[in-house]
Parts: sequence; structure tokens; C-alpha cells
Amino acid sequence: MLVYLTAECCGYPISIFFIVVNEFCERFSYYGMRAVLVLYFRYFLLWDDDLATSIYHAFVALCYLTPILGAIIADSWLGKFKTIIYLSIVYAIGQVTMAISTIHDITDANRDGTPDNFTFHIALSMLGLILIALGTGGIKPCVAAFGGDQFQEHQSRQLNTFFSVFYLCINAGSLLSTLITPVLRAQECGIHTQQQCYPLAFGVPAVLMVISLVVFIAGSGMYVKTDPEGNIMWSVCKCIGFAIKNRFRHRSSSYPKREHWMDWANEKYDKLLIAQIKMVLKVLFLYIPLPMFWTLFDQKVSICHFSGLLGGLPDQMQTVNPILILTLVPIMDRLIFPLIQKCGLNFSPLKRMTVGMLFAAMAFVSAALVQIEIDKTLPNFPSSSESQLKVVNTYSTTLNVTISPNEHLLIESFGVQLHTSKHTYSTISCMFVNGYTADLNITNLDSIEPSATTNYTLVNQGKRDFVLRHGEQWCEFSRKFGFGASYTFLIPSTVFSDDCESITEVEDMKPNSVHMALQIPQYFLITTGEVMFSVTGLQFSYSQAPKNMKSVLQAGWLCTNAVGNIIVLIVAELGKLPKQWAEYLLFASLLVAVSIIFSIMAYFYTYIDPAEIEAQVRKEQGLEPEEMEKETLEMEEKDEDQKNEQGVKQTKI
Ligand SMILES: C[C@H](N)C(=O)N[C@@H](CCCCN)C(=O)O
Repeated sequence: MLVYLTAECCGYPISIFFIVVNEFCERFSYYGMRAVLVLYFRYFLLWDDDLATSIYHAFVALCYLTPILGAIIADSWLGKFKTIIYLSIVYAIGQVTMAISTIHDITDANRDGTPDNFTFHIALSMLGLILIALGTGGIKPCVAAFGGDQFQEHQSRQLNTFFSVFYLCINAGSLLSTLITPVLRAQECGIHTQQQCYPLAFGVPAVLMVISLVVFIAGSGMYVKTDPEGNIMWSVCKCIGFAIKNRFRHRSSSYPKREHWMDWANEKYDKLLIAQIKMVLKVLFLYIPLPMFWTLFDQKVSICHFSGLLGGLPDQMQTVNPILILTLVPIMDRLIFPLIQKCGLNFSPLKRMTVGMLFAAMAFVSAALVQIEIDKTLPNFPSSSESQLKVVNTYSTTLNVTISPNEHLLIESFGVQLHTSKHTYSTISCMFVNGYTADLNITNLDSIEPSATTNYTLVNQGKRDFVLRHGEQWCEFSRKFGFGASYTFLIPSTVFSDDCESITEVEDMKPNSVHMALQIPQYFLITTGEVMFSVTGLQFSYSQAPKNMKSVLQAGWLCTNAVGNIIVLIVAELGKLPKQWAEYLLFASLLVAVSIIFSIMAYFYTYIDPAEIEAQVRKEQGLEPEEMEKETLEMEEKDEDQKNEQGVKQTKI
């Protein structure tokens, strides 16, 4: 019997250090770029909100579809190691292309601070995004599976810990980059004119991707590398095709039934291949209901009403999830799961995933309850048979307005009657009414003509300063804004003579009165769900896959994510229920239904040890003892050469 003693530290192969650092840098690169992507679309390419979010979601969905390609390349052609290297190069080129596309000076011939040739910037950034999607998605199933390959059979406990640490690194990278890149974007830079520094915000993720590649290559000599066994995907497709055809040919009841429909490939294909396909199909079948979890998970941003929680901005709110993950993964791994085990309960991976789904459903129930509270604080909006009217009096005395036949409004000088706008809970908006006798310029707003109003403009929470200008005259005023509120500012004709003192503020809609802390349970529940579902799913996909299809099953797992993202896009297009809380409850109920279906499917699933099944099939095929020994010897020789090359110690016992 052969046992390989690879270079180890505390029972873990040293090579996984390079893999987790590589993952940290790669996720920093990916999430850092994503954190500023929509801002780049909106404020650099000047796309409208709809186009920016659609392209963003399409990009994210593509990133979770390309893993299939990466897995096929790895398992059928190049092997995981080379696939990771080649696709990381593509990824790094994509990040650099993306960073270059954000340099406005390249096309800013008239030096006014904005690009002159948008087509150039759009084309370059789309090329960059396609390369990034190919790279990030392509390597994703390979890195996790390659990490798993570094462990030997007796290291199953360490293997599970590895997947948890792997997930921690993903979230540490995501956390740091989501904090840093928006700050980098807010800097000013440029060759001829100063602009928001998108090149830096996209450039740092590009550098991190190059570092990720260098770290991975640095570990080359230590990895356990498994070569692909020919074009396995093509063999799998042909074998499945043959089984279906053969089954169809023998559909008459005179032919004896076979245990599994794949057994109809027995006539032509190797029993081992058939057994491996059965293992993969069993797991893929189990994955069918899983996209529903990701549909809810990827909508979590929309259940976060209070963007100002912890005093942060919406950009930085994305950091709450990785912070909670970094806290919850060790708590679950070291405390909760061992405690459950001590109580004699069998908390198997599929049970954990089911409970994870239920946690996500509870997060949506909690969101619905908060929404009901929020709705109570909102003003009454006109029903479909009513309308609302807003009248602003910029005249110098109180006015009596009659609306025929018999309604009367009494409006004081610079007063307002009724408000009409409805807006989301986490925004603050304000508008200005110009009662001055000439055009006015207000900071960050277009100029307003006399007696005209601006549209509602979104402003950030807290104290904000405004400067009003007309020619040489100007004055400045500050106001404090609360979340969810809406204001109208009435500017009288005396505005410059009393230094902005006479500006009247009307509160159209009150700031939020529902406490921000009510959002904490939602975050907690959805992240607990993620830890139970996502980390376990990653481990499960690795442990249940045959050796030559590890990447393929990882890709299958990631595909559940892609389908979830596509469902989010479809749901957004189909429209919404009239009541937000009802929509949350609908999603929660759907996930509960799906988790019940999943638990039934899980009940009938038998956990396997792929290596054991493979050995058994080989034995049945009569490969043992001579042929199997021959195969083993060939493998030993191959591995020995590889180990000698890598300078890794090998002992025969
Ligand atoms: C940052 C996030 N909590 C995370 O861990 N993401 C993972 C899994 C992605 C699935 C979510 N759509 C990652 O690999 O980035």
C-alpha cells in the first residue's frame, strides 16, 4: 500500500496555503471591480439606471455560467492546474482592459473632463467584462476542486475545514475590496483634467488579480496535480446518448428491466464510466430545486431598507454580509455543529442545506414584518379613483384658492398644500421652488427659472450644504436630512438680501420612524442560511463527485447560482405585487415549499464514497488483482515521477 506524505503543517498540506491566498486575491479583484461597476456605468458611461442594472445582472449571471466551460476544459483537456493558470491570465487581461477603459483622458481631446468617444470606452469595457466573466467563472469550479485534491483520504476532517477557510477567504477578500474600492473611486485623478478616479478603483483589482496568479504559480512545486483522463465530457455525453437510444430500442415489455436507465449503456461502455455518470446525475438531480435559494439570496439587497445601518452608505452596506460570514463560519464550525453532534443528532450536509433554506425564508418573513411597520408610517397615497394636488404660494400674503365646485384651500405666503410623491424607504429627496425673480444655480442641480420647481433630487443622509448663485450674488445654507424623508425648499425673492435665511423648508414626507435595528434579524437570518447552505453545498459537491469529474460537479453547483440570478431578472421584468410585504411573503412561502421538496429528495439520497464505489466496480470488472495492480503501479510510477520532480517526500509502508 502506498501512502504519500506531502509537505504538511498542522495536518494540512502546505500547498493549500497558496490556494486560499490565491482565492482571497481573486475574490478581492472580483468583488472590488463589482462594487464600482454600476457607478461606472451610471456616472462615467452616463447610462440610465435600467440599462446599468440590466448589464450588471447579465454580467453576474455570465460569471456563474462560464464555470461549465472551465470545468469541461479542466476535466477533459488541460487539468485543473493549467486551466487555472491560463484562465487567470485571461482574467487579469480582462481586469487591465477594464481599468484602461476607465481612463477618460484617452479620448478627452477637448479636455473638458469627460470622454469624447463613448463608443471606444463602452467597447473596451465590454471586452474587459467578457474576459473577466470567462476568467472568474472558468477558474471558480477548478480552484475549489483543486484545493480538495490536495487532501488524502484520511484527511476528511481537514478537508471540511479547508472548505470553511476557503469560504472565509472569499469573504475576507470581498469585505476588504468592497470597503476600499469605493474610497479609491472617490479620489480625484487624471492627466489633463481631474475626475473621479475610476482607473484606480479598477486598477487595484487588476493588480490583485496579477498577485493572485503569481501566488498560485509560486505554489507549483507543492501541488498534487491530477491529469484529466481524456475527453471525459465527450465520453459522458456519448454514454448518456447511447443509454437513451438503447433504452428506446428495447422499450418493449419483453425485455427485462434494468436497475437504472444508465445500465442500458452496459453493452458498449465501461462499467466504471457508467457508475461515475450515475453518481454525478444523482447529485445534479438533487440540485434542481436549489436555484430558488439563490433567487432569494441575490435579492437580499432589496430587503435591506435601511441603507444607513451602522452609519454607512449603500455601497458599504454590501460589507455587512461578509462581516457576518467571517463571524458565523467559525461559530458554526467550532461551536454549533459540534454541539448538535454531541446531542446525538445527525446533522447531515443535506439537512444543513435544508435548514439553510428555511433560515433564508425566515429572513424574508422578517423583512415582510418590517415592511408592514414601514407601511404604517407612510402617508395615504391617492387610490386609483383619486388624485392629489400640490399648490405652492410664492405670493407675499395668504391666498384663498377655490377648487370648483366647493373645495377651499388656504395657503400662507410661502406655504405648500398636500404632497404627492411616493418613494423608497431608504432614500431622501428634496426639491426647490424658485420664487426669486431670475434664474438660480444651486449646487449639483441645473439652473431653475423664476417660479419654476426642480424635480425631487436624491441626497445623502446627514447635514448637507447648498450654495445658491445668480451672477455675482450667492448665499449658502445647510440642512440636516433623515432617511426616507422628502422636502420642498421655497426660495423667496429676498433670498440674497437676507443671506439665504428666508428659505422655507416644508417636510413633504417624514423621516423613518421605524428603528434601523429591526433590520439586523434579516441580515443575521439570511447569512446564517448562507453559511449552512453555501459552505455545505461546496463541500458536498466535492465529496460526492468521482475523481475525474470534481470540477464538473462544482460547475453544476455554481450553475444553481446562475439560474437563481436569471430568475431574479425574470421576476424583475414580470413586475411586482402591489404590496411589498406580500411579495416578501410570497418568496418566503416559495422557498419553504422548495425546501420541503428538497428534504424529500434528500431523504432518498444515499451518501457515497466515490473512491470506494470506483474500487468496487474495478473489482467487479475483474481488474483485481493483476490489472488493478498494473493500473496502480502505473499510477504510482507516474506520481513518483511527479513527486520527485516536485521534491516531495514519498514513503512506502
Ligand atoms: C461574498 C459572499 N458572501 C460569498 O461568499 N460569495 C461566494 C458564493 C457566491 C454565491 C452568491 N451568489 C463567492 O464565491 O463569491
